Amino acid sequence: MSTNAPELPGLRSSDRRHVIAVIDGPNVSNLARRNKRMYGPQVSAEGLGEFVQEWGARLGVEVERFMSNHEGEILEFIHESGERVDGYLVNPAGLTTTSDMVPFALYDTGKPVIEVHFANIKASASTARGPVYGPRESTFTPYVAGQFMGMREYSYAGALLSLVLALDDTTFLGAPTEE
Ligand SMILES: O=C1C[C@@](O)(C(=O)O)C[C@@H](O)[C@@H]1O
Repeated sequence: MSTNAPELPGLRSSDRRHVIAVIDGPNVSNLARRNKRMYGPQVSAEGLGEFVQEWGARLGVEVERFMSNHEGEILEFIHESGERVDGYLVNPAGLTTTSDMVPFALYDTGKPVIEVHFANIKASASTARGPVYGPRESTFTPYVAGQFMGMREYSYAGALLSLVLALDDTTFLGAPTEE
């Protein structure tokens, strides 16, 4: 997958190579050992990284994946990437209900952010796609452009596709920024 050409011809309205950062928070590094119903039987942190890179290549965009178990490192990545990145996907994972700093840092970049979860974090533990520990209230949701959840790793694919199409759209997220 070394070509710059989108592998899904006809899908996009632009050939701009947007730079999309994909941030995975605490515990995603341990994905292979987490609950199989929530995360899927074969998923791993490395496999997830390859999956998002492949989708980036198919769509003709750059995917920069950043994974950390440390909130401060995630903050520093956001601070240093804000100017070169066109948009973010974030799975806050272990920071979903506790972080103020990370959603604020993402907000401060002024770039569109899509929140992503494997599980449907609003569903009860007894439902198929709900978190095993019950519904969660995300501190990220009020600050993001959109959210994809409940579709395991396909939440990332849906979020990436939708962000790229929206950035291509000059009447929407791709509108020229005012000086
Ligand atoms: O670590 C995670 C993973 C998660 O963000 C998900 O991807 O479904 C859901 C969170 O509630 C949880 O703490």
